[in-house]
Amino acid sequence: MSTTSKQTYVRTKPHLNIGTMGHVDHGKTTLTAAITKVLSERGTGGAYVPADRIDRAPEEAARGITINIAHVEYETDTRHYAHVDMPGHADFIKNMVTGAAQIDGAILVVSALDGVMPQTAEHVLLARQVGVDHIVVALNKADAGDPELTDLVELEVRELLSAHGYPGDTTPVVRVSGLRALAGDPRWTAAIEALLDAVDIYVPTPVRHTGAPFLLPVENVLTITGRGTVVTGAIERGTVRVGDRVEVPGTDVATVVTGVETFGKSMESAEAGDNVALLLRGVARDAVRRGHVVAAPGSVVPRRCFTARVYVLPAAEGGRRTPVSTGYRPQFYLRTADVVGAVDLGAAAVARPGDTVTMTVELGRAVPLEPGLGFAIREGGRTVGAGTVTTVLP
Ligand SMILES: Nc1nc2c(ncn2[C@@H]2O[C@H](COP(=O)(O)OP(=O)(O)OP(=O)(O)O)[C@@H](O)[C@H]2O)c(=O)[nH]1
Ligand SMILES: [Mg+2]
Repeated sequence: MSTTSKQTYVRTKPHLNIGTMGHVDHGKTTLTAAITKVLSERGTGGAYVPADRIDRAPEEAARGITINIAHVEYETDTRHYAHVDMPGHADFIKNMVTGAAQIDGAILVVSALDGVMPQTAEHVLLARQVGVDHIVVALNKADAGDPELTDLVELEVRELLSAHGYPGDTTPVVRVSGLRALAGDPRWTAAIEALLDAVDIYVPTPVRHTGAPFLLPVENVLTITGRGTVVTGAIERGTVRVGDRVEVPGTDVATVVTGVETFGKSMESAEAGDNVALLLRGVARDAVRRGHVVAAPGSVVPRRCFTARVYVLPAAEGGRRTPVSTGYRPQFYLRTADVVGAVDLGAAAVARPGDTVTMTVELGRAVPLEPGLGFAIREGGRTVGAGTVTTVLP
């Protein structure tokens, strides 16, 4: 949010959130920059964002805040995209498991020179766990790869996808060179266009819950000098417009939205799926944190206890080797919140890796809960379980 008057975002196309994933150095950021360059030159919408601004936007450095999720926007002929490029593996995991990224589809970047690497596999597994149903593959660095080796890498990626329950045989795999496309090489510019066509066609437009009461999981909070406190994130459901009353359940914040923006453009009305910044009237910077939600008044009550169905990941999927038992206290990632919780397995008392069990959880602090809410369980830096809330307890 800047202090000057600005452009307005006019919604003419469906909006989708997508993200790049893949092993370190396989070219995610270069590819992201190349996409913005090719599309800005095509003129459908969105500006070119160079790679060094994606990895670390200058305003983040200037404000001294940690924004570990970088969004860029662009438009194809049929869609408006917000594209998230996670700067590192740890940030990727955190944003994916907390649902902060809220992506509708992913571009899996695999270097044609190196093939499937450990983080390639880990990201595919995680995408499956958090419910990303559509993946398009960019076989990057195809400019430098031997075509026959690239064929082998393609087979390897298709197998990886199939092994994790994706349709590996029919997933679009496009050979690209982010680097050469950035240099304006027509062959590779065309390859970026082909990749975007694949995304347009293969990733369906999600159904948005625009009729439900407004809810925004808070991803970041920042202060704009002279204007006040701004919260950012992707709207989970409902719509919001300037003048709407909102609250932050679990705090005494009840206020009015005085500004709604997306990518620096003001919006009349934002809806489920949109990545927004909301300016909140008269709210102190430290009154709102990542993990809170901003919601329509009275629509959400934070709670500490719930029952859930939980899949305890086996070691082969990155999970534990040993069973968990009643009294286990891992971290629960619910929306953008990260909270410790105590597990009660009832009569079963233990759950082995690979089991799907019912458990009762008592969180260390209250967060908004509802049946159907998905969450991840993490311990010592890895995901050990994935679950869904079945009942919220009083
Ligand atoms: N030959 C070739 N090199 C590339 C291509 N794309 C990226 N590179 C190089 O690969 C290196 C890594 O590129 P990045 O875009 O930073 O990779 P990344 O996946 O974002 O890396 P992390 O964010 O650190 O995980 C850089 O030196 C790039 O110049 C490509 O299409 N062809
Ligand atoms: Mg990068």
